Amino acid sequence: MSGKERQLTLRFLAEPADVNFGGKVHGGAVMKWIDLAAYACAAGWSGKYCITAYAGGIRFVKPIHVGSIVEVAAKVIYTGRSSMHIALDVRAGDPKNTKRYLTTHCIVIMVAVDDQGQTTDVPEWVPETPEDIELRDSAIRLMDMRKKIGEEMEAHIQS
Ligand SMILES: CC(=O)SCCNC(=O)CCNC(=O)[C@H](O)C(C)(C)COP(=O)(O)OP(=O)(O)OC[C@H]1O[C@@H](n2cnc3c(N)ncnc32)[C@H](O)[C@@H]1OP(=O)(O)O
Repeated sequence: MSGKERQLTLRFLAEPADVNFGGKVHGGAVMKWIDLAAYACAAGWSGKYCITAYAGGIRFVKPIHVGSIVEVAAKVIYTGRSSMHIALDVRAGDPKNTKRYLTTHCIVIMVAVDDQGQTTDVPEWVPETPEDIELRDSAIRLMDMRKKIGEEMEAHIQS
């Protein structure tokens, strides 16, 4: 059966090409990894091709050093008709031991599209544990807050 895999973790090493002049991983590289993990998670849940509609709440907590093992964990925390809200945590650490620290956290909203590029339905994710119910409720609260931010951002958009 395709789809319905709620979470996944990408694991790889931070390479020299990912690093800025200060010896730490570029924020843009971290954002690319987040987008890749969000896509893989959304495709795994929906069994469909997905596109990024929104990325927000990104917080760079700690830097990542070259040679670190990086783990990008992604999980579905809310589903709408065609959208999947994905919570992502990036952790890193020395590959010679199992200790990892949180480097980045954010929420990405992916939307499933059909072969014509039209948005299409995704399977509903129903939270069961108290922790998952809280994550779902938080995703709903964030949707309301985003509407207000969107209205405020209108002043900064020139078409
Ligand atoms: C592979 C890639 O990652 S592509 C690279 C980056 N991404 C892109 O280029 C995407 C560009 N954007 C788009 O194509 C369009 O804005 C789309 C397809 C994401 C949404 O198009 P819309 O006309 O708004 O579609 P529609 O009104 O059907 O909304 C679809 C869903 O997206 C959600 N959505 C749309 N825009 C946003 C947004 N800015 N923030 C959060 N959610 C959004 C809607 O709430 C809706 O969710 P639901 O179906 O679960 O209720």
